[in-house]
Amino acid sequence: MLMNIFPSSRAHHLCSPRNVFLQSVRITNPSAIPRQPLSCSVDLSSYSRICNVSLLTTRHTFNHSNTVCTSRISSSEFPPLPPPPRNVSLLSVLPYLWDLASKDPGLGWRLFGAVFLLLGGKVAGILGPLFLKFAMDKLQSAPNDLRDLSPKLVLGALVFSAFSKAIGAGMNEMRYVVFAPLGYATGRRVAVHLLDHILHLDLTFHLEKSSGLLERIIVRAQRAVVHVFRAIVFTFIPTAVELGCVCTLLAKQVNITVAGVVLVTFVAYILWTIKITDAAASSRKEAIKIEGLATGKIMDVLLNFELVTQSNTRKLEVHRYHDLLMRHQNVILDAEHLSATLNAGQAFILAAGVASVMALSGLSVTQGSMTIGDLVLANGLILQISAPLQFLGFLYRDLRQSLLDLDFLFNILITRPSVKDGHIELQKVGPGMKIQAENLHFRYRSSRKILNGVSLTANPGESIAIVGPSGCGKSTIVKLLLRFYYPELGTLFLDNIDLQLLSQASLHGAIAIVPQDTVLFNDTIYHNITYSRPTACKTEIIQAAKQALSGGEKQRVAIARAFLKAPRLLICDEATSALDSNTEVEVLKTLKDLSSGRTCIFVAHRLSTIMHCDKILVMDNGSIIEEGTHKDLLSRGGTYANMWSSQELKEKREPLPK
Ligand SMILES: Nc1ncnc2c1ncn2[C@@H]1O[C@H](COP(=O)(O)OP(=O)(O)OP(=O)(O)O)[C@@H](O)[C@H]1O
Repeated sequence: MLMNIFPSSRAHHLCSPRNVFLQSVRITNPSAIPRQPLSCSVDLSSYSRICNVSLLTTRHTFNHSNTVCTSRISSSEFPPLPPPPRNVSLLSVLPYLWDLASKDPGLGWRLFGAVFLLLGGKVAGILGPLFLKFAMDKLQSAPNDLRDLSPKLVLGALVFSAFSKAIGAGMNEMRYVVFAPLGYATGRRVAVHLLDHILHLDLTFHLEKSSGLLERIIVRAQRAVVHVFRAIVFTFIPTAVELGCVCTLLAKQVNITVAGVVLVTFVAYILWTIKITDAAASSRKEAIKIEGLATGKIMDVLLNFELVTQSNTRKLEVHRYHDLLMRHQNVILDAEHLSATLNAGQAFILAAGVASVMALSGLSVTQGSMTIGDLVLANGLILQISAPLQFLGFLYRDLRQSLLDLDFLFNILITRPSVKDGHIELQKVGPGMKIQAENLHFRYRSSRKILNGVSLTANPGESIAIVGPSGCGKSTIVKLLLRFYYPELGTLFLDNIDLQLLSQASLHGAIAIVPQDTVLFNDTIYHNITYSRPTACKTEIIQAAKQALSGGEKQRVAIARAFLKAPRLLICDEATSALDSNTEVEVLKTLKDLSSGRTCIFVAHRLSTIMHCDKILVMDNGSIIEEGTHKDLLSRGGTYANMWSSQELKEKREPLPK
């Protein structure tokens, strides 16, 4: 059964028994699911995205340094990556990749096997024309001196020459087979370490980088490793060596002019390829950019179908999409023209080279300074070496992109989280947590102070509420508590331990959050609930769901997650502010059950939802200006009392749960 659990009114149709629907109800309304955090967010990091109202726009600067990647999953299964090189020049990247692949446990030998097969294939390729020359020379000289002719030798040479291409091709294919598992394993290792590293970076990093960008970096880094091997280790270097061998052979066996012509031909071929490929690169880059815009346009229009229909902008949207496709067509055609120019030019250069070599050789044969065998050798070698060059343009383009992808990879691998992990384990289970904040000062950017000397205490099992106008710093206190940032000044203590000394895993394991907008994965409700404790058994999950899922809003999933986690500290950040009054009353009842025996922090605008808290802190402009119970604060007649009376007037408040 597939059901859409949003909006809330539809949620009541979720039928019992709950354990049936839990596992089958899939989140099917993509617009209801926040787009950014889907890929790899976890409970707290998802929360962090939700709480953030503005994004940092400053660019993160990376410092290259020779530090080893601090991935935490390093083990015999995932051996650590070598230290990233200082830059992405070929001289730096090659030793890195060699180190990476050759040290792969169990598969490193494949690199040496592949190189051996590659060399074997090249040698077989060069030997073919040499044997043919030998046979030709023997045959040419036979009529003059029949006693010299050995049929077995000539036949053997001809047969080997015929098979040498096949032997070379066979070794080449074997090389792919031998290298492929290592290539994939190395790419996988890089991707796994990279994802793990990214997941351990701090919130500031994640706010600066879009999830889409990070996803592309991971996927492309995985491919780049294989591509660089394919381009450099298996094509460029062997071809350069082969070209050197061929020219030397021609200079020695045939004559130096022919060798020179071959060299000039291939240098011209390579220069032409690089020049035109570079020229086409900007068109292809532009095409990829427009492709992204066109895809984004389709997604936007489909996801916002209702708005598009209501606004009667269907025609406009279709025209906008068409304009993008038109732009795409124009730039892609430019790239195609350049590609055709490249291919035609390559064929012309090669043909001119072969023709020159043949003409020179033919002339030399007629003049008696070269044998027919020499001519056959020159022809065979030029054809032998031109084969890998056919892919040069494609591989060069690939290589450029791969080096760029590796640059992104290295820059991320050397990025260190600005918030350091502590070593003391916070008790995960047990009674409510004690929280003390002393004189907290904080700013996101240097210009504006967000917290200005905040001090608060919540004793184990107490519920405190933080209220105040938008932007006064309520959620920022929560973010400091979760260690997403360091305070500029002041200290936070949990269970009398300085927060900076606590391990983040234990800290996050002891806290559950019910935010205003719960992040849901595109999966069943059952799996969405297990997210707070993936090791929970089915009975526990169903029990948590029963405790939480009577209404059906997204908050219910967050509450079920919290029940399952059984946290020592519960944080409700505007948990009910988006709900209608009836549902709010229902959700508040469940939250009351959930908060029993735990320390709770409620961040809220609607005072009616927090009036029963043990302590209410009223904030303004980064400071706590009033503190007390609801009754105390009303009797004081200050800011809280004013807020209360204006909300009472505005909302015509409904009765609250006792
Ligand atoms: N990551 C960030 N980078 C820069 N500024 C930020 C960031 N997150 C929040 N701010 C700013 O800090 C100020 C306090 O934000 P905070 O979220 O703590 O306010 P709040 O009191 O919880 O507001 P609201 O009730 O609207 O959620 C706001 O002006 C906000 O724009």
